[in-house]
Amino acid sequence: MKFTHYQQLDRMDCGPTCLRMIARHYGKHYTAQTLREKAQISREGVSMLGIAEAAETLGFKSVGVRTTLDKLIKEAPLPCVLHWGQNHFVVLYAISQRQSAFRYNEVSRRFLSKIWGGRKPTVTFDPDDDRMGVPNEFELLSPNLSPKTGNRYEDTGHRTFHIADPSRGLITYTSTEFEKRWLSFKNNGSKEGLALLLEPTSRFYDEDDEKANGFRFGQLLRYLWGYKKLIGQLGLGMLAGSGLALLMPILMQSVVDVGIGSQNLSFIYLVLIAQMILLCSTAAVDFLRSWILLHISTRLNLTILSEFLSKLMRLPVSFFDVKQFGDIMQRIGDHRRIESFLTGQTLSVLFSLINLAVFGFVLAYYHLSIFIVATVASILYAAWVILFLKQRRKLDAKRFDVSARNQSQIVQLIQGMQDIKLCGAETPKRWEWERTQANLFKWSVRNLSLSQFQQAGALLLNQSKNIFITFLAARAVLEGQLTLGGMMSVQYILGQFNAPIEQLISFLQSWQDAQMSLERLNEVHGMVDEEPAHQQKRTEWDKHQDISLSNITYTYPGAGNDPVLKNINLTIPQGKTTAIVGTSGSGKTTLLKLLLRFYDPQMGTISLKSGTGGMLFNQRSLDNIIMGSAGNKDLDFKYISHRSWRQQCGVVMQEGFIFSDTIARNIAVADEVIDQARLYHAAQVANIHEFIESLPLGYYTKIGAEGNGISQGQKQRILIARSVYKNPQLLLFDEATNALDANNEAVIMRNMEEFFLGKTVIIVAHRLSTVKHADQIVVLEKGEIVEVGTHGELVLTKGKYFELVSNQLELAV
Ligand SMILES: Nc1ncnc2c1ncn2[C@@H]1O[C@H](COP(=O)(O)OP(=O)(O)OP(=O)(O)O)[C@@H](O)[C@H]1O
Repeated sequence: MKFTHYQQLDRMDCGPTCLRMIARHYGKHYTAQTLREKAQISREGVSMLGIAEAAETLGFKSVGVRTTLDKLIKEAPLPCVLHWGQNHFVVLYAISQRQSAFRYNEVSRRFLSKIWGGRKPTVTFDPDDDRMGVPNEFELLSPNLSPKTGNRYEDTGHRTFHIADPSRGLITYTSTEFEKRWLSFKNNGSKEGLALLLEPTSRFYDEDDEKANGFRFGQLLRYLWGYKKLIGQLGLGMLAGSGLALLMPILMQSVVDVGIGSQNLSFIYLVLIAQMILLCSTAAVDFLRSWILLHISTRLNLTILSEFLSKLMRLPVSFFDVKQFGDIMQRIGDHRRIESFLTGQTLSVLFSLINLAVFGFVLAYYHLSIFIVATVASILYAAWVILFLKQRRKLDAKRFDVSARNQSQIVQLIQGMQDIKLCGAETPKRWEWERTQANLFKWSVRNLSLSQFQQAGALLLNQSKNIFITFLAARAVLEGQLTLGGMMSVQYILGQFNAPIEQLISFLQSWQDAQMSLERLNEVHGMVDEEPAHQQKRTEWDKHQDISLSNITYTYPGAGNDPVLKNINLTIPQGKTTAIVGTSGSGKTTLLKLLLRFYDPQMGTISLKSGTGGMLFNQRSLDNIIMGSAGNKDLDFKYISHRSWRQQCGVVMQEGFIFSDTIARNIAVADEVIDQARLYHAAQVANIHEFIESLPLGYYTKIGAEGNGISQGQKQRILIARSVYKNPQLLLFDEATNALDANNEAVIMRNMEEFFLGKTVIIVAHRLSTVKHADQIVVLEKGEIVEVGTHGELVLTKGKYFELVSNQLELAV
């Protein structure tokens, strides 16, 4: 049985893809995304533990082992997952061995049944009976056969290891190559490697799998359907073009046969004029065709790209946590391919088919055997090209992988230039980049040599066909079956015949490219939105309610990760200021991110407390739908629209982003028309108005990546101004003032006092001056709340807060 190989869709996808292949091998289909989620993929990929956990949820029994090669060969049930080259996962699905004797197994049984015409052998074969010899037969140890039943490995060293590499395809390795890649540990002098052994349990077969997420051509046609009128016009143009092309050989023949034959120069003039008119008409039709195609393709490109971008924007933040920048950029490149397939290929292939039929018909009319030769040669030509498609697919996937890495690296090099210089790491970083370039070059060369080989073969086939047909035509002229003009027409038709075939073939290649691109895009389009359209969520609620966190536990995706927040129970009173303090890494930012609904806690609920505010009248009916009550319960966060919730939050995060735009646009990010009074007020509260006014272009000075540089403190003040401009009910500040001098901070805190009135404020800070006036201070330690109280209360308790304050928060101030 052939082992099904799946290509990994992203650079970090090898683990889930291995599992996908193994599940497929046992007859179940799962999408890459499902397995990624189950394996808790993070930006660094998955661990073996992650794959094991995902496998267990699918119904496999899994054991991770560190073992020697000998033990792997003797005892491992295949297929199994191997840790490869220290940074990759592959599937070992079979081990084959050069045999000196014939053994009865799946392969031999099929071999025998072929010999006996499918009849069952009447002789019983003993697996250990070596008498019936088929020398040098490669025995493939079927993965379904237990290694203990009849397969012997120990006698020779000529083993071949069959590996399904998610990034490269099905590959075979010799023992030496295999050992080099797999064995990575030393234990008591013997070398060991890591393997994950998997065996399906009955639960695996009981679980429902997912439908194959294959190529959906209809999905592509849906894009074209919007342009049906233009495509109709295009079709008419194509028909007209084919009709005109049909006239050309007839005219050519009449020049020779009638014009030259009867020595009638005026007739030749006439025909040449007709040919000129024909040429002009064909050029005009071609021009119109290209124009319509261009028109459709630009619009189509915009449609599919904007659909992708809006899908990206609907995805949860956690998606961007695990996706590499390069992978996303590459997917944008994928759209170009789909667009070029749809416009450049699908439509012109229609044209080619019409032309092929027309010219085929005319050729058959002129000379049947020439037509048959041309057809057979064309089929051979097409078969030759198709032969290379699989190899092309592999190369393409590899190139995607390397160019995604290249993209990420370039962005990192540019963004991290300062630190590269500070660390004096210019040379190693350049070498790293050059290695990727060399790799990219290697794959491009392989791709090029493959297409050169393919083209050379195609050219040979084509030219041989032309020579043979010239011979046939010449003979037909000599034998009087064809006129000289007829021969010239045949030559002309042959020239025209090739173009549609080439187009058909490039359609196949482009179909293949589009198929792969679509698979990668489908994957993004198939992900669940942060707010699925079918789920009714509240967009309005009473803004004056306490926020309650009960039993919140959160763990970042990634197998083996410990919870970052454990059993958090907390009430954040509305209209008051809550400060969160704690040592670095204690989970403060994560708590804010949960409140901002970037992630959903695995356990516990965050809700708005009922009774702490009035219910809006127009929301009552929706409450009844959602909560099945008169709205008298706490409002769980999961019933609130993510987007609407964030609209109510003013946030300054540690890694807040400054867009490459004017200062005004950076403060009023979401407003199309900026409210000047609010803008000035926000800048004044953030104590940055004077600085902005001192700039020659004031609020219209460009900052960010493509504009003026600003200091860290100025950046923080602009971010604060952004949240003040928004004027929300809930404010969340994560180390919002840590880059500011004490003077500036004091001014801002004073300005903020008035702004904070009646608003719920959550401040994460290390500085005492920022937190000491808070109504409630929460102390986090290793993801748990250890103390809650006011500054005075907590100092008196002399607990963790006191310790923090004495060590970090400048108690002396
Ligand atoms: N995206 C992520 N994926 C995995 N782990 C993460 C991620 N972000 C944070 N962590 C981990 O979660 C823990 C808590 O991080 P968090 O940023 O919440 O701490 P913090 O208290 O805000 O720290 P600091 O005061 O230094 O900002 C850390 O151990 C960190 O390594």
